[in-house]
Amino acid sequence: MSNAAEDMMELHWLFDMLQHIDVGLVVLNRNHEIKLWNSFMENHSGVSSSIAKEQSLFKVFPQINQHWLQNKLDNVIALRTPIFISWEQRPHLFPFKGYRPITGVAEQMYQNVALRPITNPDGSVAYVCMVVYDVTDVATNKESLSQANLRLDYLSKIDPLTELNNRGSLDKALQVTYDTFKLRPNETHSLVMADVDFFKKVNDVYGHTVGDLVLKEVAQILSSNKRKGDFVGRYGGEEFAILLPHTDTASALFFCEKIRKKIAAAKIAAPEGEVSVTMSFGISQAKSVDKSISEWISRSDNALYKAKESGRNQSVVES
Ligand SMILES: Nc1nc2c(ncn2[C@@H]2O[C@H](COP(=O)(O)OP(=O)(O)OP(=O)(O)O)[C@@H](O)[C@H]2O)c(=O)[nH]1
Repeated sequence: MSNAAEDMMELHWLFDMLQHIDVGLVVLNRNHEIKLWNSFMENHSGVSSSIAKEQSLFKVFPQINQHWLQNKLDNVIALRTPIFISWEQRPHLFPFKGYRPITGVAEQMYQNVALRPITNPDGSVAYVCMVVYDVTDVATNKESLSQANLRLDYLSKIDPLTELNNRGSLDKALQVTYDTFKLRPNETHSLVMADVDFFKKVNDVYGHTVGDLVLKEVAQILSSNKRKGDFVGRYGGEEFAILLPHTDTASALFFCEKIRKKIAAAKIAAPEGEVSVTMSFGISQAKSVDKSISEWISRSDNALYKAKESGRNQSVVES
């Protein structure tokens, strides 16, 4: 075979491979008319090469933001440098279906697209080659990983039974408020420790499942009555903590009494019938003399103890 014939054969092979490679290849001229449309593009768009050729890309795909892409194509030709469009910047350029035979999770194909100038032998550039990569697997894996991380982050902060903030989140919120108070000691912040009265009896009489139901209902009343900026958490067992930033003890008392009455009035539906409980509240304000957060917590705990000692179902402020 002559050299020329061998070259022709090689060219034929190369063209055949590019036609069937699992990457989209499109060549556009300066007027954005399609000059090459490989079988990847045919298969995913449903538009055959004979129909696509010589048509404006924007006519074949009116969904593409013409102003945005035209600008990029013109820059590739004018500056003779490639431009990359990542799926993170724009999930797809061509509206192709995401074909996932096993997982079937993606509705649309995620794409990375490279726009490359095609240089003529004389050095001029009159065409742009678009290379379209299907990155649906990478993108969906990354997205589900970040969803999972968000979920893990949520679970690490939340008490699973009541869905209130857990002890760890509560400690962090307390620390933030306490640090702010140390910087600005004239501000007033209140901390409430609240505890369900005779909760052991609820468990003993109705069982732990009903006990759990009661805790959930109490948590719901606490969280649905808080204001934006207040922080409600499960401190442990049947004890809850409510942090009320920028609130003095008089306002905190008003807030606790409102919730206390709502809890006492609530009829919690259980398989054995309706269950009612009461709750006691201990309130104290952050003080400059406090050497640590524990001293503040202790004062609220003391107030709670007094509320229990004085007959329960009441709110007490620690002076
Ligand atoms: N169902 C259920 N019970 C819990 C949970 N956490 C703690 N408890 C129970 O809560 C009860 C708390 O009882 P005590 O500390 O004696 O207090 P009390 O019966 O509420 O009495 P006073 O606080 O003095 O009014 C115990 O029986 C614990 O087992 C929980 O997540 N679910």
